[in-house]
Amino acid sequence: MTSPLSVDPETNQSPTALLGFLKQCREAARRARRAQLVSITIRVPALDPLAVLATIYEAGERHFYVERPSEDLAIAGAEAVLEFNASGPGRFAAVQDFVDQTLAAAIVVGGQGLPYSGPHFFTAFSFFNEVGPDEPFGSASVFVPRWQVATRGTGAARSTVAVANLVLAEDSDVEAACEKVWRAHQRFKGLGGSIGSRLFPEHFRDGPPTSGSQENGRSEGEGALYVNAVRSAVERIRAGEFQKIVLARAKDLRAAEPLHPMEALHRLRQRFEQCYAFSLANGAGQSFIGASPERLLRVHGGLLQTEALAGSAPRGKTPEEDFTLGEALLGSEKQRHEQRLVLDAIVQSLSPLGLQLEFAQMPELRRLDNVQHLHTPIRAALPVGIRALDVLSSLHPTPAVGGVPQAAACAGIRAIEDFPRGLYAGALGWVDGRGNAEFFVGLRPALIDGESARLYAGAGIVGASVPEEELAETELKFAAMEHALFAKS
Ligand SMILES: C=C(O[C@H]1C=CC=C(C(=O)O)[C@@H]1O)C(=O)O
Repeated sequence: MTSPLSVDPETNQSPTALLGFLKQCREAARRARRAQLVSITIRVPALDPLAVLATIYEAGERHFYVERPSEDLAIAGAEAVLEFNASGPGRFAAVQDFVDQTLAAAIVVGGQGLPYSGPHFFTAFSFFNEVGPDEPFGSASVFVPRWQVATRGTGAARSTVAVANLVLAEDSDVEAACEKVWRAHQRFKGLGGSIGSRLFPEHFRDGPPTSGSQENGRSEGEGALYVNAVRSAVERIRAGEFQKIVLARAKDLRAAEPLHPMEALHRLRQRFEQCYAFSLANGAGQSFIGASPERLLRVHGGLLQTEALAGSAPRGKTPEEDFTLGEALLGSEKQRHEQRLVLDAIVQSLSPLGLQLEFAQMPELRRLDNVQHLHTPIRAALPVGIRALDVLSSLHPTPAVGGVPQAAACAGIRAIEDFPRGLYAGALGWVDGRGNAEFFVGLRPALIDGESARLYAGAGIVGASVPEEELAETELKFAAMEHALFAKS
């Protein structure tokens, strides 16, 4: 899919060169008798992708953003030039087909060897294979953005790339397309000295109150209902219906004025450096944002990384208390069982793909600002012919968000939870044109719609679970997003 054309946007930066290149692309579309995705990457001065997104943010515009500060990576893109939706059990394969077909008719230039160059397919899979007709996000959606900006690394090793994508058909007006792309690239290059490169103003750091929050009706007595649900799940586990089930809660909040997801994301990325701060906007006014601790998979250069993350404890207020809580988590039979079920299920689901998984027998602690988890990193070389979406399709949903056995637990979730999960505990991320991919689990999120926010939090339930402790765990998880949205101390 790399361009056979000679234009290098790094060295050939003039409107005339660009126009000549786009004319060649249109010729290619005529020869192939099908539209071509044209993707042009250039290196630009340092930018902050979230600041770029915030600069141009409009609630009704489609976008995707993900950032993991501890790994110095961030990517954002907006407006769809191509999109595709699928549903049902074949949704992963259908998305892969869409990616393959798009890349078979793609002309990709610039940014050779740079991280995040070329088109990225921003993708989201809901928790269940199907979603209801009125839900804001489908069960599988993928889009190629009109523009994309990404950074990797820090200091002198930091690189920022901007990508412009467009679709050229046999009869496209290349002059108009050229003007648009040229303007967009000039804008990104010029953003270096202005808002796009600047970190957010300091006053967001500690967050003055933006507006009050108020719980909507459905939350009334909802905590008590959750305790009952956990109690009955424990009974069903003891009766042998399943071994583990992850039960979630939804909490509806309302602000006095429209919520600003970008500010909340800025707070989340500052507080949860090890998490994936993320936002997916559907282009119809709703966005799904959060700071997720859980990587579902990363594929880079043929190497797969995934992890088993489960079991939770609060952080201590003093070093001694924190240490004691961490040791108790590592030593707890109940928590170890909860996490081991996740590890075993990952091993079981990936073995048929021929992967030789490498992992330690003992879990580690993953310490976040508000909670700590048990965590086992897993690595494997991907066999030839196995791609990221094949792995994703085998992995999702892991028992960190579903349960064991998967089918019985998922049926239990449908029967017990009284709200649609949508993208909560789903898989969000991207694949690129070189087979690289990164997906995280849609955890600790909020669905934002104007003044309204629906927060989601869940906990893994096993036979030894104590319902009141699971309730406390979900409260702790909710509090982080509530603070990010409403800046309550
Ligand atoms: C299902 C959630 O977290 C999962 C990930 C880590 C720890 C978990 C736990 O301890 O229950 C959950 O399995 C959630 O935050 O909604």
